[in-house]
Amino acid sequence: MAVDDYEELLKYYDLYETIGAGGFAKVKLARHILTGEKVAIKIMDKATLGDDLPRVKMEIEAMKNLSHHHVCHLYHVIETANKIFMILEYCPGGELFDYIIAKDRLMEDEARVFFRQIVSAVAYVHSRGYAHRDLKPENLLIDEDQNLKLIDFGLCAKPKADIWSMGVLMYALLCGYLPFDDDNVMLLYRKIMRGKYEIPKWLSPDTIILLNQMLQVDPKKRITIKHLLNHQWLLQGYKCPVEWQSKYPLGYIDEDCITELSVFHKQSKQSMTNLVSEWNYDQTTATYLLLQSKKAQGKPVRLMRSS
Ligand SMILES: O=C(Nc1ccc2c(c1)CNCC2)c1ccc(F)cc1
Repeated sequence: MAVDDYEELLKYYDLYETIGAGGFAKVKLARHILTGEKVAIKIMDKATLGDDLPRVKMEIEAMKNLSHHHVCHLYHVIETANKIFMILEYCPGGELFDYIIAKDRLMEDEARVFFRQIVSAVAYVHSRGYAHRDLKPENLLIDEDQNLKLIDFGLCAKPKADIWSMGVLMYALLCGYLPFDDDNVMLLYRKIMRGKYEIPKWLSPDTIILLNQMLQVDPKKRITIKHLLNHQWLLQGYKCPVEWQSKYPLGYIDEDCITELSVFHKQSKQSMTNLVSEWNYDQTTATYLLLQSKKAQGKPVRLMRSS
C-alpha cells in the first residue's frame, strides 16, 4: 500500500495553490482548520533533498529558537517517510526582491522603514547566537501589513557574517541593482574583494557614509550591529534607536490562548500549559501560536467548533 505522505497534514490543514517554488522546496498556501488562519507550507522531498537534508534540519532547529515580529514564524513540522513539511507564517506580499523591481528603486524614506525592520530582525537573530548568512531581497517577505519577515535559515550558523550583506541589501533597496555584480564568478569575486562600487547621483551624503561603513572589505573595519541600531541614517525622522527585542519572547504563554485551548480540549489550564510548554512543534504548538497570532491581529481568540 502506497504510504500517503499527506495523510497527517490533511488532518489539520486545507491545502490550496502553490505560491512559491524554490531550489529544493515547493510552498503551498493552506488554511489551519481549527483557527481558520492562512499559513504557508514548505514541502520538501527527502530523496531529492539528498545532501541538503542537514541544511533543512539546521533551519528547523534555528527557527524553533527564534520568535520575533520580523522573523517568519515556524508553527509546525511534520516528517513522513518521504516528505518534510514546515508550516510557516503566511506572507502575502511576496518577496522584497519583486517589490523593489516593481518600483525600480525606493526613495530613502521608504528604504529606511524597511531597513530598520531588517536591522531589528538581524540584531535579534544575532542576540540568539545565530548569523543568517544568506541575507538578500529574496529572503525578505512582505506580510499583509507591509512588514518584512526574514526567511530561509538554511545557511545560518554561529559566527556573525551578516553586516556586509546588509550593506548590499541597503544598496539594492536604494538603487534597484547590486553594488557588485558580474556574470563571471571570478570577476565578481575580484570586485567584492576590491570593495569599489558605483555611487549613483541620487544617494545622499549620509547614505554614502553608512553604505561605506557596512561594505568595508576588512571585517574589523565594518560597523557592528550595535552601532547600526542608533546610527544617524537610521534615526532620521525616527528619533528613537531600532528596537530589536521580540514583542512575544520564546516560551511566553498567553493566558487567553490557554483558556480557549483548555475549553476546546476539555483539559485543565495547567495540563494545557504543560503540553504547550513542551514546544513539540506539533499540532498543539501550531494551534497555540496561531491563536496567539489571531490575538495579535485583534481577531477573536476562538477555535472552530465543528458545526
Ligand atoms: O507566504 C509565503 N509566500 C507567499 C504567500 C502568498 C503570496 C505569495 C507568496 C506571492 N504571490 C502572492 C501571494 C511564504 C511564507 C514563508 C516562506 F518560507 C515562503 C513563502
